[in-house]
Amino acid sequence: MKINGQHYRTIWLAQDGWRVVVIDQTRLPFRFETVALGSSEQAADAIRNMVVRGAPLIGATAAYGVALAMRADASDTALDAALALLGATRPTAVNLRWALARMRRVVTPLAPAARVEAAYGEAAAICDEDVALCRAIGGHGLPLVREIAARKPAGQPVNILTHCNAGWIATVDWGTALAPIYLAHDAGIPVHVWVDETRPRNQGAALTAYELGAHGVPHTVITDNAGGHLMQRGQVDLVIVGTDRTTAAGDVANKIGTYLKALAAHDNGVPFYVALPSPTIDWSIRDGLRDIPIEERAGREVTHLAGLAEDGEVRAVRVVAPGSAVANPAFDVTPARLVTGLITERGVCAASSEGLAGLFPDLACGAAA
Ligand SMILES: CSC[C@H]1O[C@H](OP(=O)(O)O)[C@H](O)[C@@H]1O
Repeated sequence: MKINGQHYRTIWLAQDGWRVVVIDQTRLPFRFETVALGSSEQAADAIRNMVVRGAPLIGATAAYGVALAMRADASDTALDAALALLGATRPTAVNLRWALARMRRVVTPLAPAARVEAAYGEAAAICDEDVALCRAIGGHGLPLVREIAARKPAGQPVNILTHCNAGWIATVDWGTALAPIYLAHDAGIPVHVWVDETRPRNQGAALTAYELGAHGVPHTVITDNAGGHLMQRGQVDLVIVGTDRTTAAGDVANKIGTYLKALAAHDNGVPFYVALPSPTIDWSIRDGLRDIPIEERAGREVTHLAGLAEDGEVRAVRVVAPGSAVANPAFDVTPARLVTGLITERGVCAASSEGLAGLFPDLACGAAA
């Protein structure tokens, strides 16, 4: 999407044709800085430290991490080491495992001399495909917004709540949850987005607000605890969130707090949709609560908050009483029964085995029974 009128993807090749440039998302929204990754180790660090984040972008970065590894050493040993290093960075987003498995399938059969070009080509293909998948998600989600707009008084915006950041910054471009919102806005449908700040990393306040603002989409940042209150008062017409892993039966892992929004939406009759590209579906599992690994991140993310100080510097300050224990589960699981529907690149379906198999018979064939 565009920043100050200039189009960007979130990941691209440097002028030298081999380093991989990413936007440092830990610096947004106050600084727009890029980082050129020159090794699989640097790619792994970028994923682990959330310089890049968002399930599809994690997968894309890992794919290029394999290409960087092959450029340094195209041996089987180096390939296995890179796959292990990158695979160990973050446990929840299944796109990471999906991208690495795809890179392994493409690279392993090749002679070392052919591996670098093939790896870079496959990583580029993963990125191009993600752009197309997310644009298609936008197209399939747009009618949902249009239908609600048609039922509202002329000029009244469709009020959409979203959690965390599932925008173009979380993908290669377009985003997942925000893609229908961008298309609705661009089509002239009045929309307004309630942006959950999304503690502790504040991806909503820092990233979703940043990208919606850059695109001119009206939005209001709210505390994570305000969403239910707004739904009770009829101020939310629709909830659209992203996901890091959705099971073959439609259980949804997403940023911590998503489950609470789904409960509030269910209690208030607010449609709750999850937007996802098919690489975010884990066909090997059905029970999300039992089988999706939930990342536990460092306690410092809870005890400290980064922001722009009065002197213009970005600093972290402690917000928790010294000596208090903290816990930091980074995701939770929303059971399929609380999900109104899944917005995918092939259409909208029920959050169920039948719904997903109906859209993806080619992928569901090996799904967990
Ligand atoms: C389109 S995937 C976005 C998904 O990823 C985020 O997690 P994180 O920022 O930790 O990578 C969040 O769960 C978003 O919904």
